[in-house]
Amino acid sequence: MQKINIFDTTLRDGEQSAGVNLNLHEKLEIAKQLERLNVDVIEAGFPASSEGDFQSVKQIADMIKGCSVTGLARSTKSDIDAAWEALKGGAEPRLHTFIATSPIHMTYKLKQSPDQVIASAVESVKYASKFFPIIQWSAEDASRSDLAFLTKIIKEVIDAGARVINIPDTVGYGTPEEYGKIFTYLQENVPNIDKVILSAHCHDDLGMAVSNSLAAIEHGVLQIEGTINGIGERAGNASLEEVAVALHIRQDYYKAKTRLRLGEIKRTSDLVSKLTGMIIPPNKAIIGKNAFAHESGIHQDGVLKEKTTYEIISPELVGVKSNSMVLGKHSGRHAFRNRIIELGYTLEDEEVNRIFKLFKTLADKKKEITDDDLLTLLVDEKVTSLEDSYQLTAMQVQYGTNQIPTATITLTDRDGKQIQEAATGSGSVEALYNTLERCIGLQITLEDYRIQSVGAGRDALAEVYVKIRHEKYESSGRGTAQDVLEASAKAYVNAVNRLLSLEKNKRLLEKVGV
Ligand SMILES: CC(=O)SCCNC(=O)CCNC(=O)[C@H](O)C(C)(C)COP(=O)(O)OP(=O)(O)OC[C@H]1O[C@@H](n2cnc3c(N)ncnc32)[C@H](O)[C@@H]1OP(=O)(O)O
Ligand SMILES: CC(C)C(=O)C(=O)O
Ligand SMILES: [Mg+2]
Repeated sequence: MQKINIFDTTLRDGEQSAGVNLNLHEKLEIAKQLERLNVDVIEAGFPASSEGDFQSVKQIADMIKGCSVTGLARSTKSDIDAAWEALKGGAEPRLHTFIATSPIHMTYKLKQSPDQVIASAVESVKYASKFFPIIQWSAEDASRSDLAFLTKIIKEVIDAGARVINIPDTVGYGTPEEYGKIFTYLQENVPNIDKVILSAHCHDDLGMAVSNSLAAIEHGVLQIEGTINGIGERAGNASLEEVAVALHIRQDYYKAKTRLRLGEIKRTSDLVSKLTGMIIPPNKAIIGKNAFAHESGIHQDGVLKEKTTYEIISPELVGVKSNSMVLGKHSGRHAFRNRIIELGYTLEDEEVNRIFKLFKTLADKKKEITDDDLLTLLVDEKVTSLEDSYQLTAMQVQYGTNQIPTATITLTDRDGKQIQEAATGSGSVEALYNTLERCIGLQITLEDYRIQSVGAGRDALAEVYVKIRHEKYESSGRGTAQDVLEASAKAYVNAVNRLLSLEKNKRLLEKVGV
């Protein structure tokens, strides 16, 4: 069996998904879960791109010991310096540097000749080798590059010290056969290619990211890059869970395997979905709600007689539990703590007590507390907690068939000052958001609003995601509650707090006076 390395870029390319904006706590929590999943490399961010990215890459590199942590850098000394500062405390500092090699990108974006691009790539790899033990070099837009040029530049960067060569299908243009053949060509034509590991990085613009990645493996690639749930720039990246499970289920065909703990897939996917607000379509392979649901009579009959008639993957393989223990209002701290540990969290005693109280309050209102509910409580209380500028203290909404909906809200700011306002709207949610806008004193546009239930049942928690904008500043937020209006208000306040917590938005804090 050939071992395939998994390079996870959920926190870098995944975070490039439109509307996704993770804070430091959220990135740390995802990184810990990726370590549990046992990926080989975590690309934690792009250190030179912002102070926030620098800090999160640094903290992740300092914290994660079970796998390698890397960060992205352009072909510039300043990007490489920033990456080294962020990564040097890690167990195995690794740089990921890139430059575009396609005629379109070189001419119009970089405005550099092919020779200048080679010189820049070689200089950056040589410079980085002074610091980094492992350097990965990527030819951005490789699949639309001239193969003779690609051969030439790859030979040079390997001579300069690169140890992993990545051939991205940056715009998701390649087809499996075509993309695979690039790797065969490079293996046959780059004289020093045996010194490096070849890597594939595919985007899903034509829906072929996973097929292209698997084709790359058939053509000798030993590292696959992708994201959890396939999130990422535009249509996203290759879904790592799909690649890993395809290799596992079709070992007979691919004769390759990863070291991922497949049983951690569901948990990782849920965490990433919750924190990014990127909802998983029910029919998504491996992790969608319907991935293991058999609906039609003939299929159900077959599965009842023999599961393998219609089930090629067992839900347990990827951590989907059919009848996980349900907690309720009579459960005690031991069962509660146990379940939390099983969900992969370690909490201090003080945190267990705080979240246990919230669990009991919820259990008073809701018959059964499922893993989804617990994960929601944990994420709300442990992961997304910020230096909040505003807390939602009280809210009231009046709605009647022939009445104008009216909301009254009390917010408490950082200094403990209470702000109370009321406003109307054409619906209850609009009334709430008009009122919150008044309380905060910023003109805010609501760009997206989505609601879903956490699990099933009439008493299920409601989970709301919003995307807001004030002038050029944008942010997203998430709120959960049993009442849909309370969840709506919480999501909005969370988005405002996230907007105000970003270093680059300091000016806004002064504007609102908190
Ligand atoms: C395929 C990918 O996913 S690549 C990664 C993409 N990710 C991101 O861009 C997210 C983070 N990016 C950012 O925060 C910003 O773009 C920054 C901080 C990196 C740069 O910001 P700015 O300095 O304002 O530049 P801006 O983004 O407008 O333009 C990019 C510049 O980098 C240059 N550039 C692009 N790729 C490279 C490269 N690999 N090596 C050197 N220069 C490059 C562009 O030609 C352009 O240069 P120019 O200003 O001389 O025209
Ligand atoms: C930075 C590179 C590897 C990238 O994300 C791409 O080309 O898609
Ligand atoms: Mg990419």
